[in-house]
Amino acid sequence: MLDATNSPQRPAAAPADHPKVASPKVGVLLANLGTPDHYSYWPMRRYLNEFLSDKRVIDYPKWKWQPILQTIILTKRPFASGEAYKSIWNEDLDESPLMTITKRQSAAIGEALHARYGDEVMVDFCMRYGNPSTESKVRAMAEAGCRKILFFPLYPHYAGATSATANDQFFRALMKEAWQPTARVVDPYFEHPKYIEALARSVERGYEAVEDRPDMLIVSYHGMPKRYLMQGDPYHCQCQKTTRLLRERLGWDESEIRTTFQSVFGPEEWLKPYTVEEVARIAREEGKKKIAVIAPAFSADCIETLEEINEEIKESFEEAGGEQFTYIPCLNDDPEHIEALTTVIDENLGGWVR
Ligand SMILES: C=CC1=C(C)c2cc3[nH]c(cc4nc(cc5[nH]c(cc1n2)c(C)c5CCC(=O)O)C(CCC(=O)O)=C4C)c(C)c3C=C
Ligand SMILES: [Fe+2]
Ligand SMILES: [Fe+2]
Repeated sequence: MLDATNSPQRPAAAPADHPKVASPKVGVLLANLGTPDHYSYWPMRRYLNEFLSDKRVIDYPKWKWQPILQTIILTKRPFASGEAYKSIWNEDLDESPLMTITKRQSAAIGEALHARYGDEVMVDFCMRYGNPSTESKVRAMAEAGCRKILFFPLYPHYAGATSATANDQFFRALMKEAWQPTARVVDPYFEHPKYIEALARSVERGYEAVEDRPDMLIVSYHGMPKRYLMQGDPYHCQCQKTTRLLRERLGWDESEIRTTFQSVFGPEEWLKPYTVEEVARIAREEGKKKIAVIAPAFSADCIETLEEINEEIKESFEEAGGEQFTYIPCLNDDPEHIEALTTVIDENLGGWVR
């Protein structure tokens, strides 16, 4: 057997009939949700089918859910969602913003870690649904010699529908490896001081850029069925904590900031208050005509922020009499965000790198 460890007795060359063994590295595999390859019907349908067939996302029994999904939802939603994606599509690169931003984050984190560890660490990204698949990237890392992989779902808050299903897919990919790399998974980072600091700085920048100070900051998180919270999913509580830490860091009164949940899907009750209703109520009943909105559950701008918040939710606010709507972008590849994510990675690499 060829010695692929750091042993000083490594043989000079492998015998001719021995498989090639790369020198050992540590892989850092970033993971985001995934996004359609295009906004036209079939790519949209393929993406939504994979996503909405995931039991971690929609937990109804298969016999009950699949007929509804295949006949009703997947005949209509690919058109409606396709239109929404079209309105935000990165036409230059022919990809969705989530893809463009994730690539930039991966490149920036790769550069930062290369400066610290050289070729010992390799950084790449994958998606839970669609391309590039988790399996293809685990394979590529193993082939490049990654004997250890740190898997990092790019969600600050744990949710079964996001972090857990990304991890499931990672473990499924590892099941297929002949020589399985040692694996670690990064913890949620919703309360990490550097993440909170990066969020606070983005709010301060957002407030400095507008002429009139907003009356309130709406902190809008992606929602989930309330039932998932009752079944023990900690997502709701972690979101509430992020808002509290952000408010404390900003030194604001509770009246200046409010937590809401967006993107309701289907007839069930989701986490409340719903952003789209709350912004209208605030304008109408509380007389707050100037608001800013931030979406800390998303590490990158995507359909849910660029289209839902900055188009639908903005419209709801303005129709209710709102006058100034400021969307504060996600942290994306902001240097403070890259620094926060790199710190989280470093903390999780303990003992794996020199
Ligand atoms: C139907 C159930 C859904 C749950 C539960 C859910 C949770 C959840 N999602 C995110 C992050 C993202 N979701 C995105 C898109 C998206 N989400 C759902 C449904 C649920 N999400 C759908 C159907 C879609 C697709 C768009 C649409 O048709 O409306 C995205 C954006 C992807 C992109 O390409 O831009 C992200 C990111 C979180 C954090 C979360 C946590 C509870
Ligand atoms: Fe979602
Ligand atoms: Fe809670």
